[in-house]
Amino acid sequence: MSLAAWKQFLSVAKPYWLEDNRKQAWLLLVLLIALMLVETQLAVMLNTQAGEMTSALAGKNGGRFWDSVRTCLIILAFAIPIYAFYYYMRDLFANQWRRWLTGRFLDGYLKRRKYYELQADGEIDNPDQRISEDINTFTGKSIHFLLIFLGSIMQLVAFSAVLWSISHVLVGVLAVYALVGTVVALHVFGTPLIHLNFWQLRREADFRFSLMRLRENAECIAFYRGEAQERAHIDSKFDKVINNFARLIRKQRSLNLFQRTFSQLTLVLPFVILAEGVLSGRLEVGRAIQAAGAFTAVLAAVGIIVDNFESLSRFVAGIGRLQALSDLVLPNDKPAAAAGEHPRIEKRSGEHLALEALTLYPPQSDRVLIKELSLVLKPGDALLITGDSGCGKSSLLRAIAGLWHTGSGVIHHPPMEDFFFLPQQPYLQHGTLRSQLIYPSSETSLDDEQLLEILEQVHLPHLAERVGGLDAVRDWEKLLSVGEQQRLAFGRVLVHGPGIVILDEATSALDSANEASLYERLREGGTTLISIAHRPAVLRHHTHVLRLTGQGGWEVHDASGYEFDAPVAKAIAGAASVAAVQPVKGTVSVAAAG
Ligand SMILES: Nc1ncnc2c1ncn2[C@@H]1O[C@H](COP(=O)(O)OP(=O)(O)OP(=O)(O)O)[C@@H](O)[C@H]1O
Repeated sequence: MSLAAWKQFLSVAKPYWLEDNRKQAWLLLVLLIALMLVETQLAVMLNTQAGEMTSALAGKNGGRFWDSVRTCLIILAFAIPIYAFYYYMRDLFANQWRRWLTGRFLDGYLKRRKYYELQADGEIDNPDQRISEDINTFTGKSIHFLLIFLGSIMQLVAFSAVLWSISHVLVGVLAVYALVGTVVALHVFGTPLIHLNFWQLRREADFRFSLMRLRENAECIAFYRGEAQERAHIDSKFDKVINNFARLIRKQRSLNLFQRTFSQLTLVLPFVILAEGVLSGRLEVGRAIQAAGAFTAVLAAVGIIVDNFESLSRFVAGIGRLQALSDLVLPNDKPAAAAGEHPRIEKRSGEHLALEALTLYPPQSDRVLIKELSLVLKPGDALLITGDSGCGKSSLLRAIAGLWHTGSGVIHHPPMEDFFFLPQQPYLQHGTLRSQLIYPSSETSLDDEQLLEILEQVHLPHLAERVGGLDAVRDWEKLLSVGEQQRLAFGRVLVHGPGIVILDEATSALDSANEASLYERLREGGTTLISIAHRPAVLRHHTHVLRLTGQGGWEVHDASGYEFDAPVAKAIAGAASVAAVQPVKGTVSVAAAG
C-alpha cells in the first residue's frame, strides 16, 4: 500500500480504535492475537511431528512412529477447536466494527441532510453502495489482512528458527526469493490493479443503479413504452462493467501466472538445496521434510503480499472510495472546502418568518434566481408565489427549508418544527397507513378515532376500511392515485398542526372542489401559508402574491387586486400593492400590506 493509501486507511479506521474508547474492540483484538499465537505454535508442533513420523518410517522404527502419531492426535484435539473459534471471533469482530462504522456513516449521511447535498452536488457517485458494501469490505478485509500479516510475522519467527537450525543456505535463498517476488509484484501489478478495481466498483454500482431506476419508475416507463431506451441505457452501463472486468482479468491472468510460478517453485527449491545433505547421510530424511515444511511456511509468511495481491488491490480501491465519502459526510478537522465561493444565506431564529435582502443562487452557480427579496409573513398571512417555469419558485422554498444556502441576506424563522413542507410528489414510506399519516413522526398522541377523522377531513373517508385498517401495510405509492397521495399528505399537516405550511404545487393532482376545501381547512385553522400553484382558483385562499419576474426580479401584490393572467398590468395598480412593495424598515411586510 502506498503512503496515500495508508493515510486513507487510517483516517477511516482511526475513530473506532482511538476516539470512541473502544475497550471491547481492543479486548477482542488481543484475544484474537492470543488465539493466533496458540495456532502458530500448534502449527510448528504439527510440522515437527510430520518430520518425526517420516524419520520413524524411514528408520523402520515402529515405537517412535506410534509415539509421534499419538502426540499428533493430542495436538490436533486442541488445534481443531481453536481454529474454529479463531475464525468465529474474527468474523464476530468484523461484524461489530461494521455495525459501528455503518452507524457513524449513516449519522453523517442523514443527520445533516448530507444525502440531499451529495445528490444535488453530484460530487460523489453511489454513496449507497459505499455505505452498504464498501464498509463491509473495509471492516472484513481490514481484520483479515491485519491478522494474516500478524500471523505471517509469527509464522516467520517460529519457522525461521526451525529452518535456521537445519540450513542457513535455505534461509538466505528464501529471503532473496521473497524480496524479489514482492518488489516485482508491487511494481508490475500494483497501481494498474488498484486502478482497475476502483473503476470496477464504480461501474458495478452504476449498473445496479440503472436497474434500480427501472424498478422505481416502472409505471412511467411502461406508459412511455420506453423499454428500448432503458435497455440501451442499461446495456451501456453493463458494457462498461464487462469491459473494465475484461481488462481486470487480463491483468489478473498475468498476476496469477506470476503467483503460480512464485509458489510452485517452492515444491522443488528446498529439496534441491537439501538433497546433497540427505544423499551424503548428514541429514535425516525427516529433517529434510521438516525443513521443506518450514520453508513453505516461511515463504508463505514473507510472500504474503504476492499471494494476496488480488484482494489487497481490491481492498485498497475500496478504501479510496470510502475515504472520499468520509471526507464529505463525517466531521473532520479539515477546514471547510471552498466555503468562500458564494456567501451563505444566514438563518436566524425569529418570531415570524421574514426574508431580509435575500439573494439566492442555485448551488455552484452564478445565476441569480432572486435578488434582495424582503418580506415578513405574520400569522394568518397566506402568500402565493407565482412566476414562469424555472424562475426560482421552488428554489425559494428550498432556501426557506435550509436545503439551499448559496446567496446572501437573512432568513428569520420560528423553530423549524413549526414548518411543514408539502412537495408536489408526496413521499410515501413502506409501512402502515398510520405511519404514512403521522410521517415524519414515528408516534403520535392522536388515537385511532382522531386519525380516521383526519382521513375523513382530507376526503379519504373509506381508505382505512378499504385497505384493512390503520395498521394495514401496503405499497402505498402503487396503491394510491397521485391525488389520493396528495390528500394523504395533507392529512399529515392536520396531524402535526404546524404554524406555517409550505405547499409546492401540493394540490396539483386534486380536483378544484377537493383543492378548495383543503385550503379552506388550513385557512380556518389560522395557519400561515406559502404556496406555489398554477391554478387561478387558489388565489382566493391567499392574502398576498409574490411574483418572480425572472433574473432575480420580484413583485409583491395584494391578492385581492391581483389577476393571474395579467400580473404586470395590475402589479402596481392599487394603493395596497404599492404599499406592499415599499420596504418597511428594510423589509416588505406583507401583513402590513394587506
Ligand atoms: N441543483 C441545482 N443546481 C443548479 N440549478 C438548479 C438546481 N435545481 C434547479 N436548478 C435550476 O434553478 C432554476 C429554478 O428552479 P426551480 O425549481 O426553483 O424553478 P420553478 O420556478 O419552481 O419551476 P417550475 O414552476 O417549473 O417548477 C431552474 O432553472 C433550474 O434548472
